Amino acid sequence: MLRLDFSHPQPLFTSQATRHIEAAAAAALPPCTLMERAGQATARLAMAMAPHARTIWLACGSGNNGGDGLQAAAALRAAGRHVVVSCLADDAQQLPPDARQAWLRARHAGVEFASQPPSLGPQDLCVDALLGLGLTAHPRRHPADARLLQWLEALHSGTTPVLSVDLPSGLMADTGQFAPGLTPGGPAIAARYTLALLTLKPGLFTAHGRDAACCVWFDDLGVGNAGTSPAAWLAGAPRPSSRPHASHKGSYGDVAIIGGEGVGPRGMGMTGAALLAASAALHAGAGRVLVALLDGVADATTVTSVQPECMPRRFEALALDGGVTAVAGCGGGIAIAAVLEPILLQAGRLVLDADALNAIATDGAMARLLRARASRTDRATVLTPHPLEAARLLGVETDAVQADRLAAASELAARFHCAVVLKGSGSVIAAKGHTPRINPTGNARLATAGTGDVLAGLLGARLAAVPATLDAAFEAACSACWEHGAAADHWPGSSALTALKLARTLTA
Ligand SMILES: NC(=O)C1=CN([C@@H]2O[C@H](COP(=O)(O)OP(=O)(O)OC[C@H]3O[C@@H](n4cnc5c(N)ncnc54)[C@H](O)[C@@H]3O)[C@@H](O)[C@H]2O)[C@@H](O)CC1
Ligand SMILES: Nc1ncnc2c1ncn2[C@@H]1O[C@H](COP(=O)(O)OP(=O)(O)O)[C@@H](O)[C@H]1O
Ligand SMILES: [K+]
Repeated sequence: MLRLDFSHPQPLFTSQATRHIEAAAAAALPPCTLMERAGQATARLAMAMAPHARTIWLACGSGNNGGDGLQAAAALRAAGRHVVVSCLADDAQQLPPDARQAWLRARHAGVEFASQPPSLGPQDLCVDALLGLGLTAHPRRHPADARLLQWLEALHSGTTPVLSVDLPSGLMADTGQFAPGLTPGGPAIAARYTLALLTLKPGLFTAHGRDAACCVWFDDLGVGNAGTSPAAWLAGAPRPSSRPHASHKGSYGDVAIIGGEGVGPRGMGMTGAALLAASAALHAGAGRVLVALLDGVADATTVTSVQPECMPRRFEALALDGGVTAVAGCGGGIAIAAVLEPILLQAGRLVLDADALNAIATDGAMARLLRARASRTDRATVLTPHPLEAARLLGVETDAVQADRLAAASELAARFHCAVVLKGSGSVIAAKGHTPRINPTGNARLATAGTGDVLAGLLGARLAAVPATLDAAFEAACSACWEHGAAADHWPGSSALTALKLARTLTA
């Protein structure tokens, strides 16, 4: 059993793949072995989480997730703990075979069964074994058992810590969305832990998964997953970069930031977005940072007063075909559309963010130019949409993107022949020929204006230092997401996280 610390990559398996792994393992083992191991692991972690618990309440469903809970109850009772089980199955006959054995075992161990949660305090522990991998969005038995909803609410809103078995009940393993009708009413109050069993599932790490699962532990139940392809990887820390002594600024590439519409055209200035990206690219180690503000009136001091190391340029003065890495769109407003064509045609390495993405979503000719870049061997492109921008590019609603973030990122990557970063909680990085990755770093302190521009600039710096290939662009995007999130994770609690400060903490 291990607690995930996000330093190493971890394979993530869908519910279907997990079922295959489970079936293959179960066929080679005596009956009930996996469930007994799951129960033992749950009991061990429960005792470590709440060593002083007077009572451990186990809410058990009527499937095998409930069976794991019942096995854990028997093991906890055998270890001398006071345990109370509430089970949605009224008798053993309502349970699948392994869970039926677990029920009998819990009964024989003298576990107390109660139809309502016992009285609990903050030092006690709840074990959530109501729903696991078998959760379906549209179950045959509908509406759900009223006790299920009641117990979910008790688990969610109480002050007692909760250990979820395999998955937080109600969360769908493949997507990190809650099943209809099972979305919690608000943020949980008490500490939460999740013990993933057999495999780690993508839904634990993206969309609502991070909030629902909180601190994730993993036990593979002694079963390997060799031979089964993961649906995604949880990204690991990038290798620390090293700069050869005999290097110079030309070794790290030029990054050109193109964006920052002025107040003039529409009364909505977004110069700051481009400056944030520029500052990020500079701090992240780009050799030189050029800034082309799409603001008819801005003069050089607009750039240099924020960051004197950056070089202001008129757009026409950028040698886009001269090996520069372009980061286009940050605060580009409608002005970016007018310069997008030469950017798409000429830039070797290219990051498209924000308004550049919106322009492509509404202009078929630009979308075609974007796709055509893939036919060149000296082109690498990364799109960095947030969910709304992704929805515009795909021509769907934002909810549809969020409903399956892995699928949405992969679809964008396939449609536009690019590497894609679908931002948000658990950013997904996708590119054709690569298993998608979910970025584990970052937190909600990043939910503030301008942090996406910082990511775009940082990514520009990473892209500028690698060959112009899709594979290198995918790895650069994974590294940039990891570093961006890690900077937020190491942020001092006493200091506000703002985008410019974030940019200035980045390092080469
Ligand atoms: N069979 C075994 O030996 C093992 C089982 N394991 C456990 O078994 C779990 C999977 O068990 P199951 O396949 O039985 O499934 P679950 O126990 O996760 O869920 C099935 C139950 O949930 C109900 N349900 C499904 N969707 C619902 C919804 N939307 N609203 C209300 N009720 C809903 C079903 O009616 C059924 O009673 C894993 O998550 C894991 O905890 C693992 O420990 C590995 C070993
Ligand atoms: N809750 C969160 N957890 C992790 N990362 C987050 C969270 N909220 C925002 N972020 C990250 O912050 C950045 C915000 O980008 P974006 O939405 O484009 O903002 P802006 O356009 O204002 O810069 C993205 O990298 C996103 O992944
Ligand atoms: K559960």
